[in-house]
Amino acid sequence: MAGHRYGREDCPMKQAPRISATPRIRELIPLLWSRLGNSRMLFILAILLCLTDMVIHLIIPMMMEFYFDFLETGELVKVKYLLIGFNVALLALTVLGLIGHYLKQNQISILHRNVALELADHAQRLPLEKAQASHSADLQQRIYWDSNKVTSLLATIFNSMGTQILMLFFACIYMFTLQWQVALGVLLLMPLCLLGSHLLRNRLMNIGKRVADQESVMKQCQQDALQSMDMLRAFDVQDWMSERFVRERKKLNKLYMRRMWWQLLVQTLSDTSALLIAWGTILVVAWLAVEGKIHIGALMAFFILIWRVYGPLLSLGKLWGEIQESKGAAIRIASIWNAEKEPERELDKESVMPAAGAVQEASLTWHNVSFGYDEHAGIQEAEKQAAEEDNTPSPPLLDQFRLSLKPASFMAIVGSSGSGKSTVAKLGAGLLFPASGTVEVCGAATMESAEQARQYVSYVPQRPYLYAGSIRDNLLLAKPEASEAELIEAATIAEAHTFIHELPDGYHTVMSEHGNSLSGGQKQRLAIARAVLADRPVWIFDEATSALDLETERKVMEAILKRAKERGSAVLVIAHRLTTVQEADTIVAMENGSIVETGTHAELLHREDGLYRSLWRQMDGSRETALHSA
Ligand SMILES: Nc1ncnc2c1ncn2[C@@H]1O[C@H](COP(=O)(O)OP(=O)(O)OP(=O)(O)O)[C@@H](O)[C@H]1O
Repeated sequence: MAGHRYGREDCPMKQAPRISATPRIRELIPLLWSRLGNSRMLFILAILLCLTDMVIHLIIPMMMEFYFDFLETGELVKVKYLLIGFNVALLALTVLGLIGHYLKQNQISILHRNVALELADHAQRLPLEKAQASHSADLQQRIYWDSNKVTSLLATIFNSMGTQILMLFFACIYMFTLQWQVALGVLLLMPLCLLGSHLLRNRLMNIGKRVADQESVMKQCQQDALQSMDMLRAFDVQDWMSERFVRERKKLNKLYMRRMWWQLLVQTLSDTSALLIAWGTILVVAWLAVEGKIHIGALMAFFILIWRVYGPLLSLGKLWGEIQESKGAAIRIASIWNAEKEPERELDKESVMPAAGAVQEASLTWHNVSFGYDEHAGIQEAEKQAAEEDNTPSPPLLDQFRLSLKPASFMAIVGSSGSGKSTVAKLGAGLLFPASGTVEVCGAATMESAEQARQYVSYVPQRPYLYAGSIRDNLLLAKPEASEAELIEAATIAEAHTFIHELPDGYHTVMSEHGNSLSGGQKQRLAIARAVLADRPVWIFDEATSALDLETERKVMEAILKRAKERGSAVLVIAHRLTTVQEADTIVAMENGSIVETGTHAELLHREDGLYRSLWRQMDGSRETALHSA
């Protein structure tokens, strides 16, 4: 986890893993069982009803034994009753079996929903840098598809394998009643059928994991291609993307083929052993019948029973192999399940006071904060790193960083690209967490409860996200109970009201995915309006007006500062365009993760060889050049 590589040992984000990194069946079953919740009894009922399949298969040899014995002794009335009883029982068992399969499928769907929801929730609570370093398509694959494979284990083990094992058990008992020596022979040879899949279990698990990994890569390709259509066309590189797709697909096909070979090998081993046992038994009982050691009914029952043994033996070999493959998917979901979550504490909603006016000290402080990004933060990367046991710590970006945003003040952070400004802002917004030191928002430490600290901050990032839906819904996200007047006021402060009003459906205009139907500046203004509506005591704007023209930016900043002053809010602005921040009470200039200068615009401009002065000159110079060339 980022930052924690060189940080505190007692970090509240650390938590015991829920399952081992390579989960065993005996860990997975209780875990899945507990996720069935109230459906457990119904699941048991479903499994019991599904056993009717087995009962049907077992009563056939019984019926045959009686049928031939009655025929031999000429008891035709008994034959008639036997046939009627058998057909009625068959019909009833079939209906019960259908109900059982329906119920079982239903409970497995509920289980999958529960597990996928839990994983999705866990993924949402991953520390930001971990979540952002993981490809969303990969997370989706783990949350939805891999969890599906894992949850189906419960049905495979309890229903499919359980039925086959019981069928074997009863068939063997029945055989024992007919001829115990033959039955014992069959029983002793049975493990041979599982030997192949047992010996190859690690290979099957690894290939299952590699197939799931590569399927995830394919989905990532698909998603990248769909989300970057404009870039692909602009650079005329659709072929490059297609080639990438074909390349990855070929790798996937190779893995599918490899998996098929291992499956075939396992299948062939269990088929051959089962066949040898079946034919061996048939030959032995036929010889016993010729010798007169068993009667005709027993012979017929044996002939049918042996296929009741052969079928389950075949299935068990195959199912055991499938289970090993599902364990590969379990490794992938364990990576999410076991990942550290960001700090959280139950919020006492009554005591939280997010509104700016209600907070005494709208302040933000970074106390001796150290922080560094982890190169292996992503779920996939972390998996690879764990496999390679590479624990080289990443160097910290911020070291003993100290800064304080005073109540009701306006502070700006400037500096060259990559100097750490956004990182400082994200730490302040409770989105990233220090490895050592603390960040306090209005007195609440982010490490102790991120959710609580975030209640005090309105954060507008460089690239705001707009959800599919209406403009109104997107704004109300920040304050669902806001009145129409509040909504319009916030949009007016952000200089968004006029353009929203001019749209055909005004505030009800439905945006396309990611708000692609709007300009960059319009999206930024909506994000600012959302933050204004949230009305929190601390406002952080990270390059939030970079896409606006100078005049609009000036108006927005003026309105925001006026509003902040009225509400006593503290404002932190990060900007490359220095005109945005020249009115700030304090300007902080950063370089390589450290503060190199602090002062007002006038003070910093007077510093010879100062960073701010040099940045201002660069900006002014380019403006002058532009004016001259115009
Ligand atoms: N999620 C991340 N994972 C790994 N490294 C990151 C991540 N985000 C930022 N960095 C690295 O941290 C350093 C500081 O990044 P940051 O975004 O804080 O800089 P910045 O000053 O805001 O830059 P800019 O002005 O270009 O937005 C950069 O070297 C960047 O590559």
